Amino acid sequence: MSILIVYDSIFGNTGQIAKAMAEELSRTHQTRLASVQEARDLDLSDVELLIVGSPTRGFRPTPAIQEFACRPDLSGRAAAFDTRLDLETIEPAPLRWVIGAGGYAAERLHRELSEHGCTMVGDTAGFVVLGQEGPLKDNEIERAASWARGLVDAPTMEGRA
Ligand SMILES: Cc1cc2nc3c(=O)[nH]c(=O)nc-3n(C[C@H](O)[C@H](O)[C@H](O)COP(=O)(O)O)c2cc1C
Repeated sequence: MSILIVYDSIFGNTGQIAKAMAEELSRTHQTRLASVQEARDLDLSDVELLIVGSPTRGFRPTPAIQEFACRPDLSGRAAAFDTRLDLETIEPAPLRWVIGAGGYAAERLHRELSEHGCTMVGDTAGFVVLGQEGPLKDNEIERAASWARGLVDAPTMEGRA
């Protein structure tokens, strides 16, 4: 299977997650990793599984990733992930409610990719950072590798009961 992982990252955490996924998947599949800037010029026609990730900023993906998710040449299987703050640690509590209720980048990305020609596989994933600039919470790298591995054989969302 030909896999492409495209990510944006301001402070490097989403990049670390994307790299961990690429390392895991490249053991068994032809896998490319590209920043959203690098992905602009890539031909996507041979991509069989597209994984797209963004930091959550203001409840949504970065503008560059949102632009990528609207490319007219998207098709095939795809999945979305994000990085986000640890809800449990946000103070005061009303702010925690606002951030939780506002939603996350992966959900929006999932919708955009689906509306622009992709067949979505698996569930979205959110990986937690301990502060705005990171670091990643313990075990998020391992969880990312495991989530990515699960996408390879995951049913499409349409095929689920
Ligand atoms: C301007 C700004 C807005 C943010 N908005 C949210 C948000 O709405 N929800 C959330 O969970 N985290 C939010 N965060 C935290 C980011 O998700 C965090 O900085 C990001 O996951 C780090 O990823 P990166 O290192 O790849 O840039 C925000 C951070 C910044 C700087």
